[in-house]
Amino acid sequence: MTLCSLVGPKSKLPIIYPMVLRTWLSPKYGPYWRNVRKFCTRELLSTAKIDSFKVMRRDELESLVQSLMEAAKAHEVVDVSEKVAGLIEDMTYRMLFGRNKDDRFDLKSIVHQFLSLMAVPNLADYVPFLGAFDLQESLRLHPVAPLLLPHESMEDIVIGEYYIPKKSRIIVNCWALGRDSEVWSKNVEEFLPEMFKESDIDLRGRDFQLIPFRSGRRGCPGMHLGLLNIRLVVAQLVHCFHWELPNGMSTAEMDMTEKFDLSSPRAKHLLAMPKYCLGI
Ligand code: HEM
Repeated sequence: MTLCSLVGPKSKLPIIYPMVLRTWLSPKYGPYWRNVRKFCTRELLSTAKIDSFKVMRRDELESLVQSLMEAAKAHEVVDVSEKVAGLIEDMTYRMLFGRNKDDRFDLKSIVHQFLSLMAVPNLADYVPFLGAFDLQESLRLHPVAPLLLPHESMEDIVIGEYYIPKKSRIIVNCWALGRDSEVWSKNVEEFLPEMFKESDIDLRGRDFQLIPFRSGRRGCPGMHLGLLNIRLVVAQLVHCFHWELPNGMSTAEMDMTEKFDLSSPRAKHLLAMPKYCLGI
C-alpha cells in the first residue's frame, strides 16, 4: 500500500500529483503559495474528501489482507517491510513484538471489542482510539523524515540564544528532537508510549518537542490522512492475524538498526509469519 494509492481515484492522479508536488517544490512563501496550499488542502485533504475515498481504502486493505491470507495458508514468511511503508512497519513491529505479552493481549481485546468479525471491517470510526500513544511514540523514535526539508528564513531573527540572519538555510533535525533527554525520559531509545498518557505533547508540534509533521504554516497538510492510513493498516494487521517471528527467533534477536537515508528505513527488513485468526 502506498500513500499515492490513497490520495484519490487513480484516474485523477496525473492531475493531483503535479499539484501536490508543485506546492511542495515551489516553497517560496507568498500569496501564490498560500492559495495553492489552501486549494490543495480543501480539494484533496478536507475531512469530507478523505471520507469520500473510503471505498478505495477498503479495496486497498482488502487486497493487503488477501495477500497476507494467502501467505498464511502457504505458511510463508512475509517481508513486512515490502508490504507496508516504513512507519507502518515500525508500528507493526512495536505492536506485535515490541511490547510485553499482556499489552499485546489488551490491544487485541480492545480491537475485538469494537469490531464485528468481518474479514475487513470498517475501522474508520474506531481508529482514532487505536494505539494513539504507540503511534506518537513510533514517530518520536522513527520519524518518516529524520531531517526535515530545508527552509530559508525570511527575516533576521533571534531564537533563544541564536541569531539567525535573513536568508539562512535551516534544516531541523526532527530525529534528534525526539531523543532530547531534557524533554523525554532518560532512556530516550526505549519505546515508552505510556509517557504520552500524562503529557499534553501531541503530533501538532505546538511546542516543537515532537514535530514529525513539521509545525506551523509549512506543516504537513496530509497529517490526518497519513495517520488514518497508518492506523487502518496496523489495525488490520493486528485484528486479522497472529504474527510470529521466523525460525523461532526471539524479539531480543531482532536487528532494529536504521539505515541513514532521507527517510529512516530499517537496515534489515522485518520478516514475520502471519496466521489468519478470524476463521474463513
Ligand atoms: C505519515 C505520513 C506523513 C508524514 C510523516 C508527513 C510528514 C511531512 C513533513 C515532515 C512535512 C514538512 C516538510 C518540510 O517542510 O520539512 C510534510 C509536508 C507536506 N506533506 Fe506530508 N507527511 C505525511 C503524509 C502526507 C500525505 C498523506 C500527504 C498528502 C496526500 C502529504 C502532503 C504533504 C504536502 C503537500 C506537504 C508540503 C506542505 C508545504 O510545504 O506547505 N503528506 N509532510
